[in-house]
Amino acid sequence: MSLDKTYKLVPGTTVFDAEQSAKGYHLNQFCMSLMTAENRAAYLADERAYLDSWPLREEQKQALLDRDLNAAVREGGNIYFLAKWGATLGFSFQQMAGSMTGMTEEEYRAMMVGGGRSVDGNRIDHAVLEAAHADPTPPAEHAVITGAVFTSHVPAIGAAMDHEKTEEPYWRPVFEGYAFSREWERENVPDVVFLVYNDHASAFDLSLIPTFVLGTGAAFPTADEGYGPRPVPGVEGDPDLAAHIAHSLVRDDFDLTLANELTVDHGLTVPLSLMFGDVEKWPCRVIPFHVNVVQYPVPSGARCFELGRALRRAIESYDRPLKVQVWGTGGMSHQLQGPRAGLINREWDNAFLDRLVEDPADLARVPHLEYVEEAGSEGIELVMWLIARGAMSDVDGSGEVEVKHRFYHVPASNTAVGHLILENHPRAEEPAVKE
Ligand SMILES: O=C(O)c1ccc(O)c(O)c1
Repeated sequence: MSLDKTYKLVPGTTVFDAEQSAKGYHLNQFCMSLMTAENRAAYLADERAYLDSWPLREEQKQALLDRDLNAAVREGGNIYFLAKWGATLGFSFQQMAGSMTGMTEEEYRAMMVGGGRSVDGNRIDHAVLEAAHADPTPPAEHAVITGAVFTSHVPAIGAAMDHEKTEEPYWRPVFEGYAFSREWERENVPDVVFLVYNDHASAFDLSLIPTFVLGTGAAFPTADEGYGPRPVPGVEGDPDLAAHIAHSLVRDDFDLTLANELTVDHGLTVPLSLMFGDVEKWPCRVIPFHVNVVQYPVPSGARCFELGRALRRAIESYDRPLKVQVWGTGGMSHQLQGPRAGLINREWDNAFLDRLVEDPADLARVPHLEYVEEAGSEGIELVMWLIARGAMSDVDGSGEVEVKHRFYHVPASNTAVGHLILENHPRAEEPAVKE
């Protein structure tokens, strides 16, 4: 067992983590369906038929038909979701909890009235815990970050590709700036891209404004942004690596929102099109990572940079030999609103690129106000580049980065296009470890 999952040693207890959540996804969603009177009536009319209409494993259906909550929990059920099922059948929380203990309802109730179950005799076997700490076997192999890609994600670039305008004089210089990048990607195909972007009021409206969202699902359909979904391949996720990253980042105090279902807009699909071209299928899995830069307060550059550092520890502690690229997207200078719309600041943008390469820790100290004043209201997207930069091994002195490509062009629609590829060359074979 990995040392950070020692909660598995607590006897008689199943901690509901990402692993359990993935196992019980449909079971728990089935439970949620019982939150309407109509669905409860349908369930009670024919339990088997209702269960058969859900993509559940037979073990999950049988657990419910047998009223075996231990089996349901083992199968990934979470008690707060199962409570909806219990309420449908008329069970209280006390009846449900008691049913898992091997006691009769009366015995369990009496135990609770008598002060509840004692923790004595119900603790972890500390000899096993100490043995786990004494021998923290490092994984024989681990994922590596091979590089970082930084690029603007202007929707008009996607439209130019989708409508075959890339050879037009307006667009040709933009796409020429990515010719090297496509070749580089062909020679350095990653297994997974961890793609930092912002959703633009597509998946998230004002009913939910999470700061950081990690896509933990298996697939991410293309969003319809008002002109129909872009005709690009769907995005395949990596739920297992994403769950590992979630676990590691939350343990490093980055309180994420996890999305098992998420549509992805131009912020994510345009960088994929730019880097991989017009393809039938993206050549790798993609883990989307959304950062709120739409409604203030938005995270600082410093917070994004620290998140990138934690992301490297997360990726490099994953025990599979995957090649992972981290992409930071959005920017460069642009302002899409108000009398100052059309603002472009070549000097500031190019200084940003210089500092991103040479001294990212110093660049991370730049306050929001400077981004907005110098790079325009939407130029704030550039804080996301600091996540990808923070994930490079030179940041903590354990490796070096090599600039493979740099490109800058004005304009693409209202925006300055900036692009950088950094290869990551960690010195040691050892993965980054927690400080
Ligand atoms: O320049 C533009 O047209 C434009 C529009 C929307 C965006 O999200 C963006 O980054 C640029």
